[in-house]
Amino acid sequence: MATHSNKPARRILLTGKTGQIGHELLPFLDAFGDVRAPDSTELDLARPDALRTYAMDWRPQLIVNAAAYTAVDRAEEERDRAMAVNGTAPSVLAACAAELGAALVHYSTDYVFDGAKHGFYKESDEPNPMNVYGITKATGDAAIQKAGIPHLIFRTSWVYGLRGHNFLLTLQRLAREQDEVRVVNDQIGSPTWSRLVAQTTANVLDQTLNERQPEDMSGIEKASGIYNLTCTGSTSWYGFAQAILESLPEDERPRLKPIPTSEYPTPAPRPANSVLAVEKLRAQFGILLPDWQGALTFCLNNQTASDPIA
Ligand SMILES: NC(=O)C1=CN([C@@H]2O[C@H](COP(=O)(O)OP(=O)(O)OC[C@H]3O[C@@H](n4cnc5c(N)ncnc54)[C@H](OP(=O)(O)O)[C@@H]3O)[C@@H](O)[C@H]2O)C=CC1
Ligand SMILES: Cc1cn([C@H]2C[C@H](O)[C@@H](COP(=O)(O)OP(=O)(O)O[C@H]3O[C@@H](C)C(=O)[C@@H](O)[C@H]3O)O2)c(=O)[nH]c1=O
Ligand SMILES: [Mg+2]
Repeated sequence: MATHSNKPARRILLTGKTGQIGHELLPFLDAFGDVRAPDSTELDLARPDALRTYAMDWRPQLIVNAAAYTAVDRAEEERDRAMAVNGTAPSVLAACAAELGAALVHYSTDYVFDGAKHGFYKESDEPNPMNVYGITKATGDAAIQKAGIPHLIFRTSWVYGLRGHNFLLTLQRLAREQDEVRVVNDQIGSPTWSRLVAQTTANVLDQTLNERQPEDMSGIEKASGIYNLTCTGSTSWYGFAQAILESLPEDERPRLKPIPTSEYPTPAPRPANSVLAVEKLRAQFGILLPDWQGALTFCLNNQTASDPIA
């Protein structure tokens, strides 16, 4: 039986499909066209030539780069690899987009900031990263911004979900392994559920892409720039841990102890305050994400006994 698809004839390249955000993006992007989503074994973003060849062969009209080197502490010793994936690969993708007339969707991080600001960071605030991960991410952002291509850079923070490496799954594991968990209470940010990042990306694409003309990227061209994209409200990692542990049955909760950063030394320093202002996303696209507690509850309601354990 012949089936008819309403799918637009738009070619899309998605990187990072096994990651927290990429995994959530895949079903949404499917509605916007034909998605090719190579994993890291099929396409290593640390190899610029292979990346270029792959992109120029598929000739996407839309590139969504959800891949990144996200191991914040390991990046301190693996600077070259982190820079290849987070700094160079986005510039290669931007150059391909320029040649193809394609648009590029990319993700940035609160860790591009030094955390010294009192109050919310805006999209117009200058990055001043304090660790290698942040330096490499700021490099990628800058390369895309100066490429002169239609682009959307969604800057998010403290991303968690039910798969991959994230603070939610780490805390759930520590709760099973330890009687006491110590967590820093002097780094403030906004925990953000990966699915909301994907859903918001799709919402913005829906508002900017041309339904009838797959190659028309003028909507993204007009809207080009950085958009902060986080849940609203803020907390410390300790506050986030508290909310995570409260969702466990009482007899499965470890003791939770607030500590200063000085008592939890890590190879990479992290910003003390990285709360992002989300007014621009609301003003431009009418999108406001839920507060972080509400989003966490939604996410945990999706968790069943069959979910992978961190
Ligand atoms: N996690 C967070 O808290 C935050 C993330 N972000 C940004 O959001 C984006 C998505 O992050 P998130 O989903 O958490 O990332 P994850 O760490 O969950 O996933 C990263 C993805 O990138 C892929 N990848 C890594 N290295 C390579 C490579 N050399 N070649 C090809 N693919 C590679 C991984 O594949 P594989 O597993 O096979 O290596 C994986 O699919 C990134 O830009 C990140 O900087 C921004 C703020 C917060
Ligand atoms: C697991 C754990 C962490 N911590 C501290 C260490 C650190 O200062 C802070 C956060 O620790 P993590 O290593 O889990 O999170 P981290 O890797 O720093 O998370 C970051 O990832 C990158 C990719 C981003 O872009 C950021 O937005 C942010 O989400 O909490 C504790 O105090 N106690 C603990 O038990
Ligand atoms: Mg980490």
